[in-house]
Amino acid sequence: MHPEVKKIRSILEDVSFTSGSFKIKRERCLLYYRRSSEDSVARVINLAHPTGTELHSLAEACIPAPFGRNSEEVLDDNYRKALKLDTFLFATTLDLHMTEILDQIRVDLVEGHLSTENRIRPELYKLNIYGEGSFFKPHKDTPRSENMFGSLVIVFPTSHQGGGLALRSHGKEWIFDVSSLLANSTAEVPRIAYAAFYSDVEHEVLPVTSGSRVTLTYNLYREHDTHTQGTFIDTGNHITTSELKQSIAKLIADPSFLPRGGKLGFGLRHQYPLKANGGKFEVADVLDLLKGSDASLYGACDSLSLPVDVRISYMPKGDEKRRYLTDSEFYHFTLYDESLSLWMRQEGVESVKEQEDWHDSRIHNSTRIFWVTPRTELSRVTTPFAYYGNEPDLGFLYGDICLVVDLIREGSSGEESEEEEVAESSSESEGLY
Ligand SMILES: O=C(O)CCC(=O)C(=O)O
Ligand SMILES: [Fe+2]
Repeated sequence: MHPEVKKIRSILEDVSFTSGSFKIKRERCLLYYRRSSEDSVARVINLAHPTGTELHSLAEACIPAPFGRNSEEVLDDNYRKALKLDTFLFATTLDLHMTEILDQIRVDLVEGHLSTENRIRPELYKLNIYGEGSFFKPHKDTPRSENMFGSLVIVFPTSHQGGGLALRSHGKEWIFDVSSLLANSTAEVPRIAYAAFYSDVEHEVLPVTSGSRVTLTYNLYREHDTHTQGTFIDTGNHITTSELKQSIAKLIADPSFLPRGGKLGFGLRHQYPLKANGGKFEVADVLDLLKGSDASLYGACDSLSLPVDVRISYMPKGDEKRRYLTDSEFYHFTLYDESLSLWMRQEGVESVKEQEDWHDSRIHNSTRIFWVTPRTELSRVTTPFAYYGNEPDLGFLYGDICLVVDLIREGSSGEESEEEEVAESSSESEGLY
């Protein structure tokens, strides 16, 4: 593998969550709550150092917490055993905007180069109590709109054991071990812990073995700032962007890399809640939603003035050997011909030359693509198309959103010799997928 490709891949092995703990003033841990909307008197509890009786009466105001299964709210204590209080029943003196949490999230999770055009809006979602024996089995949080990018959990220092939060993404696992992070919290100098993660990260609350784990959860939205001018702020991720920029620049400056030119493909590493299955969307809108390493990658290409296209790489069902790169205009389509390939050719859809494609005389418009980072199914879209074979049927195309950069080499005719194709395409580990 080309050393710069190796480097780019390792830079993009990114973290999908951020966590920490910090000291907080006691008066910022107050919670006012009532038992029902008819209640006209609120109680108060200080979550920095509550007594058992106070916690018990807070728990009495709560009800069992459901979870989402498909589009339904379900109560099932084999899957989630916890209590909840809805936001209309409580108020907290904790003001997130006065803590370092949102800044940390901006640095770690939001953007490669953070422009002030984007703001994070935390929306308080629930108060939860995980008492002894409580847990929440692995799940992903439901994105509530296209600009929701993640979730935030705040854990108060109420004494408890167990209740770690396990986060899993890209085959790795992290444990956010709250009870040890909060071990040195005292009534005089309380601490709170937090973890924020992307919506596509699977997570699980491990069983609480004693005590009560009290949390506030927030949905995190990215909002457009219409007030300030877009200047760039330096963040930790900026380092990633500049390292990537250097590696990509070296890669394309190396004449032995794709000597006849072609396309550089970058698979995305995060999910984006596009209205993909049925709704209309412009694929290019993804650019406004990019997060973490995907944003760094785009930022690096953009700062090298490389034209970046957002494309969908399709692998037609039952036609696995062939792949097509399409742009956003292609999204709504109906297929009236018996042959998908023929239709694609007529529409001028670009086919990517991979594996056996070059033997297929039906495909005229082929291009070689080098996957610098492999395609992933994380940003998969499913497109139905009307298919007329022996009988009318509905077919599906499965496509993965990716970023594509044209690499034009001087003196390249655009035609590759067959030998070269065979050599390149037989080496999957080299990045040609
Ligand atoms: O309490 C936690 O650490 C996570 C809770 C959670 O996953 C949820 O409320 O969806
Ligand atoms: Fe969750």
